[in-house]
Amino acid sequence: MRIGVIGGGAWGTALAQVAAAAGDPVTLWAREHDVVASINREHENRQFLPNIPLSAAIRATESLADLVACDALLVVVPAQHLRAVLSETPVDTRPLVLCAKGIEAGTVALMSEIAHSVHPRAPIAVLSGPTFAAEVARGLPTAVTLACADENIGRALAERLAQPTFRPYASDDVAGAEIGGAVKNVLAIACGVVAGAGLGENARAALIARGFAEMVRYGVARGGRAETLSGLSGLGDLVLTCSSVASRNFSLGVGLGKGESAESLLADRASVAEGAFTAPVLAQSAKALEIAMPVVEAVCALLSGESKVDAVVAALMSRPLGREG
Ligand SMILES: NC(=O)c1ccc[n+]([C@@H]2O[C@H](COP(=O)([O-])OP(=O)(O)OC[C@H]3O[C@@H](n4cnc5c(N)ncnc54)[C@H](O)[C@@H]3O)[C@@H](O)[C@H]2O)c1
Ligand SMILES: O=P(O)(O)OC[C@H](O)CO
Repeated sequence: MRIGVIGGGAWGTALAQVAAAAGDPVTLWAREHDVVASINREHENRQFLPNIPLSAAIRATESLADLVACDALLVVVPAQHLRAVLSETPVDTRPLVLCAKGIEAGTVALMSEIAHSVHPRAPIAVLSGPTFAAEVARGLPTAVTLACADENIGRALAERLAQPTFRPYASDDVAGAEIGGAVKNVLAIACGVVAGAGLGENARAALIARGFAEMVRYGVARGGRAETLSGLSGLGDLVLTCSSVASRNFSLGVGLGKGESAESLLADRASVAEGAFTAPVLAQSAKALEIAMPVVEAVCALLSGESKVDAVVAALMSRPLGREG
């Protein structure tokens, strides 16, 4: 199975490295000329994944038409650009493995819903889990959820992508797998705020647990299963990004917690902190579904500048006492 990767950011490049680990040729589409040149000439993605030697089996291209020779496509462009890029990609009946973590603004569509609306004949899979790109590209071990409604296609993809340091677990819960990744980005911002404002380790642990409750409520309401959200693509990724400054979302939260504005923190950023875009969309969707997501709402208030950290913490702590579960 020849793999093509759409998106030459850190994660697309790391996934190309996984797919090329056994020396199999991989085609990687990137929109930046300099990224394509640096991968092809130096075997390095200087802009998005610097100082990590890449397999010579990865060939980068600026032309989406070059992906026609591939049997399956890993789609790794940021969530808000997925629809536009997929609309320009020749796909037909080839499997699309969606790897972005977000919800589309305006439509509140999940990544699988966008892919299905643009390419209705393509089988859809979701790859998600605790995966800092640099660690994966360096060959450090991790495990991911690989969800696909078609068991045979899911198994073939898992067998093609599995490596001694990269272990996919199969699932048929596409919605559950993608919602975990989208929601954890917003919760990682919240945990970064706790760290930046010096609110303590107890607060962070409490936030992870209550944030996870929000993730499960929302995920189940959109057709996912609680067991998927308790797995690698939900709880696994939540624990990772809520506890490390290597997470762009957590780092954004640290800045907010120190009193910096989201506008200044996000200005001129080349890398993407998906949670900043997902938060207002998620809050809007949760409201429409009548699901309480107070932690997500708090992140929205901080991102928009509507509230300060002290006020947000006071509001969260003074909510009416409730039952757990
Ligand atoms: N970096 C990671 O460790 C990691 C791990 C798992 C999942 N992800 C997810 O993968 C997705 C891609 O993130 P990344 O880390 O590879 O990106 P990145 O932050 O490394 O790079 C930004 C990417 O956005 C692309 N981009 C910017 N403007 C664009 C536009 N108008 N149209 C299309 N593309 C545009 C750039 O070309 C580049 O590929 C995100 O949804 C992210 O949450 C990232
Ligand atoms: O750096 P972040 O916060 O975008 O997290 C990257 C990955 O999603 C971790 O699994």
